Amino acid sequence: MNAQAPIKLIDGKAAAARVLAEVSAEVRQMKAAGLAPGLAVVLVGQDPASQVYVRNKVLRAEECGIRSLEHKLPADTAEAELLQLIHTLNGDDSVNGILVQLPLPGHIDESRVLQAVSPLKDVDGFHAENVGGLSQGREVLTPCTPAGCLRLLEDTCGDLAGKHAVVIGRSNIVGKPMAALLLKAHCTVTVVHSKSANLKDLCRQADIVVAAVGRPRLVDAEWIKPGAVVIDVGINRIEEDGRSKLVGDVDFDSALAHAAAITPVPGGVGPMTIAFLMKNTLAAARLQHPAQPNLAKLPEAPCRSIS
Ligand SMILES: Nc1nc2c(c(=O)[nH]1)N[C@@H](CN(C=O)c1ccc(C(=O)N[C@@H](CCC(=O)O)C(=O)O)cc1)CN2
Repeated sequence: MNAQAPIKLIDGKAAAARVLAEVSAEVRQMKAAGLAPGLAVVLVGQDPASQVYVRNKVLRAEECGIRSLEHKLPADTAEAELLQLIHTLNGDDSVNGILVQLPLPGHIDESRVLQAVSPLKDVDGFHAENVGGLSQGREVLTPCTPAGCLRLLEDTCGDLAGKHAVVIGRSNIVGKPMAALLLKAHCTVTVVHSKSANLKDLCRQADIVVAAVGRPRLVDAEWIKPGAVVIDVGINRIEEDGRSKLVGDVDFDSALAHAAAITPVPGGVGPMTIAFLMKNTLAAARLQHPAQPNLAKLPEAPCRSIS
């Protein structure tokens, strides 16, 4: 990418459709080899956004031919009851992937719940075994949003080696695994966050900016080096001009002035999160059947190792 190239909108919906087509083809091969992959989705409570995400996950799974089992629990579910459900799903051979939708109600210890999911069925890549594995270079299940962002970057830029990537945000779901994946792709990686000094100046040095901080329109043209590629992970609902709208962490209209390519919100990273959940479900099924020769011949899982 250079500063003279026309601005390119990174179409996350189209990219996700391509990933889902890959998944559908792999599911057909898997079924022919005797394995019908299954995904269990657990939702506790009635958070409206979570209900939409869970519904979309189940729909996408069905479209790809993955069996989905939805477990909807009331908001006052005791932690012990949720842990018992996860224990049951861990032991159910027809379930290859387990996803617990976040956030959980406040009375439940999120970390304890995520640790209860078998690392081999952890399609979110949130278990400490997988988190540690990602930073150590072992083949592990990788969080869906960063995996989706990496695919968008590779599709847009090709080889990422040597590029300076700035990740804004240090969450366990996006910022930290994103940094690990960009290191694996041989980028120079800087992670900045709310306590960083000179946030804007650091960001202005980046060839690649990944914004995942949860602050509506924080990043504008002044933060972006001309020719940089911008990935906006933020999904913030705001009231503006008397109506509710979704905006990212990047001020899209302003950043367009400098960016070579940029993801919109909605329609950028979000659809890739769900597409990579489907990829991870197949990767988990393969991990659980290492001795199945027909499955071993299938295309590579999206597990990534770091060197
Ligand atoms: N267990 C998990 N919980 C949560 C995750 C996760 O990866 N695993 N990530 C987010 C929510 N999320 C998936 O669960 C998610 C967020 C947004 C989208 C999406 O497609 N967004 C659309 C806009 C949707 C809208 O209109 O509200 C877009 O950006 O185009 C998909 C998945 C937190 N919890």
